[in-house]
Amino acid sequence: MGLLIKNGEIVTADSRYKADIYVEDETITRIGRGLEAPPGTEVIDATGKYVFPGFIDPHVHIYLPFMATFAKDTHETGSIAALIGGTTTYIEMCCPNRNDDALEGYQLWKGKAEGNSACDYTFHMSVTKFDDKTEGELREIVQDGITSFKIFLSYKNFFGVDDGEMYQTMKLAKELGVIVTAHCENAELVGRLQQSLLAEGKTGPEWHEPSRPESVEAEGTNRFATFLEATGATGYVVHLSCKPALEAALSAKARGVPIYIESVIPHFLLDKTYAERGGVEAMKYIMSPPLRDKRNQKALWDALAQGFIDTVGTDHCPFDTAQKRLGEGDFTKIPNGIPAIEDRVNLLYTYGVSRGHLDLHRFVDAASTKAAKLFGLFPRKGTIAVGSDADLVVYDPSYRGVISAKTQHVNNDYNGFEGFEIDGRPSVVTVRGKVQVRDGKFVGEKGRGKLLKREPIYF
Ligand SMILES: NC(=O)NCCC(=O)O
Ligand SMILES: [Zn+2]
Ligand SMILES: [Zn+2]
Repeated sequence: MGLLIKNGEIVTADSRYKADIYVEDETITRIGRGLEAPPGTEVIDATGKYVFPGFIDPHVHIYLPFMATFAKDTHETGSIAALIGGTTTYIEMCCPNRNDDALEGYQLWKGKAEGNSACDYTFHMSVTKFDDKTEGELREIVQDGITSFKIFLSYKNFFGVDDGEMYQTMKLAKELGVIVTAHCENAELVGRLQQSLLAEGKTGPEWHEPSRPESVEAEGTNRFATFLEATGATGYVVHLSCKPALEAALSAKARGVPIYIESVIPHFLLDKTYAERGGVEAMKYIMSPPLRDKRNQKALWDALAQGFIDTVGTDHCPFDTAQKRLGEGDFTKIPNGIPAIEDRVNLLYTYGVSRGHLDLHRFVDAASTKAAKLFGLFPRKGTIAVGSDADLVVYDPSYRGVISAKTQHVNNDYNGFEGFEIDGRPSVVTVRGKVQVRDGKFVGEKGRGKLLKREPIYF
């Protein structure tokens, strides 16, 4: 049975017009005015609504063993939350521990997601060590359609790589047409600063930010860019949080280094005072890089509006309040991360487009199209065109609501954006032609999501 979305205003990264969209099976087959459909076609009236391409979250954690515990979502809960918020594809960080085998790790993550995700997905493959065996396994993983790597310059004892391993990872990535994504903080400095703060009796969550100052992130970003320059690899800085790191990335870009920038929704809307509230209320807001001084938010919004920040992700990483309490009396033990997969699109639309910081097309680009282009999914994903997957978000800009943990679908007992107003939400969300969400409710097929195999890109 076909699907016809009528009378909506189609908005992509570079176009805006009123037209109907006809979908056969999983694919958009016609776009035009006054389309007729055969009997039996499911018709959705999108009058007064936008129709966006399905949104892509380029940075999430679903299965994540980390800091003596596990992130709370399953692929079922995380993907349903994603879909309710308009995200139809997510890219999960596959993060085996430094001591674990890359291929076993990949198979473990793949097995966890398979048959359980309600939306489509792929992985960034973390390279947590580099030796001959790992290199062979990485080649196999790339053959399987995973064409982006992830490296951590921080988290020394979990996932972190040293400079030699970063260099080798980039050389391999360059050869294979793989983009290298990176968490950029100087691990040595973070470790030293943490130890000296603890030695001074500074143990509360408010000391997390001072243990990872802006300069430490700027150094990591600059070093990452310098290694890209030396190896010729293409890179993508994840969750960039502050002006000095932005300047480091943009100055590399200005001298021709192929480097792209992601920032995540918490850093646009929350500042470090949230992590200074004391006790578990503060622990909820511990993530890395940390929430920053408010003045950085303007720098991020400006850079996003101008296209210097390429994408907006979430770094979705739900730990509940009991898990956050693992760091009582020692801020270095608070599991890092905050959930946002459900709220990213509505928050970016509300505080970007609706409240005047962001053009509608840049919004679509940053929340969908650019990630599709950078990670080998375009034009299958990230746009509305004949031949593209029918991942569509019929978006109601007249909806008004308030975010609350009481109504969320993410598997967590708090929401870091509790009380934030929302000026719009998806009223219908489809994944490859199937309606998965209607008016904030999941109405679809739980295991519909597919692993997206990607081709290498030689940038
Ligand atoms: N960001 C964060 O605090 N937690 C998740 C792991 C990471 O992406 O760094
Ligand atoms: Zn990170
Ligand atoms: Zn992350």
